[in-house]
Amino acid sequence: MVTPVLPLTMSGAVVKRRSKIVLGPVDLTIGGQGLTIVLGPNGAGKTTLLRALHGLERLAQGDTVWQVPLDQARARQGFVFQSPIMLRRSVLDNLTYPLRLNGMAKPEAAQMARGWAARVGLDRALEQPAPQLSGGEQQKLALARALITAPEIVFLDEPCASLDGRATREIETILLAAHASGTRIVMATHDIGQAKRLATEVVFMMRGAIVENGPAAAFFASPKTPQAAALLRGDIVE
Ligand SMILES: Nc1ncnc2c1ncn2[C@@H]1O[C@H](COP(=O)(O)OP(=O)(O)OP(=O)(O)O)[C@@H](O)[C@H]1O
Repeated sequence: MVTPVLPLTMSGAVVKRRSKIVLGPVDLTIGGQGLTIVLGPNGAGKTTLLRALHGLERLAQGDTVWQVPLDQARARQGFVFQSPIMLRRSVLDNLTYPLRLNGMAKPEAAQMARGWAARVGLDRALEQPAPQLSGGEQQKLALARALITAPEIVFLDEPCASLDGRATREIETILLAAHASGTRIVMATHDIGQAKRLATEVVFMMRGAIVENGPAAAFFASPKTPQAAALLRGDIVE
């Protein structure tokens, strides 16, 4: 049996920018199951935390430990950025690219890409250049491309930030299906409604630190910090 990549354990992690600490020290364990929503005001460090967990940040202190060697852990996780990043090629090519990188034969990759395009409602846009898609379509493509390799964990940085209700609902449906099929999800959002719809766990951040971390039901029912309580009331939290 293949060893799972999770749990992921981050210990004493610090990220600095121009010698200023923007994250940490953070201790966080991402267990094998669940959908974690990262909440917090602008500049709290949500993006930096996701990037650090995914291995995109150089840590000034501390470390992140996966259950498998780092190169394997890298290959078995995905990341969806707030602004989708696409190849300047067709929708089909964007979807087959990660599969081809993993060594899948072209016809098999194309078949899988068609299946995923249908799941995200892009089956009629397969030959269209990806940069011509609308924002919502690009984000759905980015999500499909991150999920097509069946990663064990996916990090998402406010994937619905500039999308309307319909596109947001479509993305949430895809995420819930991925979660139901066993993909671990860690996602930053500003949208409390979205957090309530999706989260099984919540990480609440302020000024580069995790100030609350635990089951979503307990966080929403009785937040421990006044800042989290204010956020849930709809007040402005700075
Ligand atoms: N390239 C950079 N150079 C200097 N400081 C940065 C840089 N990127 C981020 N920061 C700082 O790091 C801190 C954390 O930023 P981060 O983007 O992680 O927050 P966030 O919670 O994701 O915010 P938002 O909700 O606005 O996306 C902020 O104080 C920000 O100003």
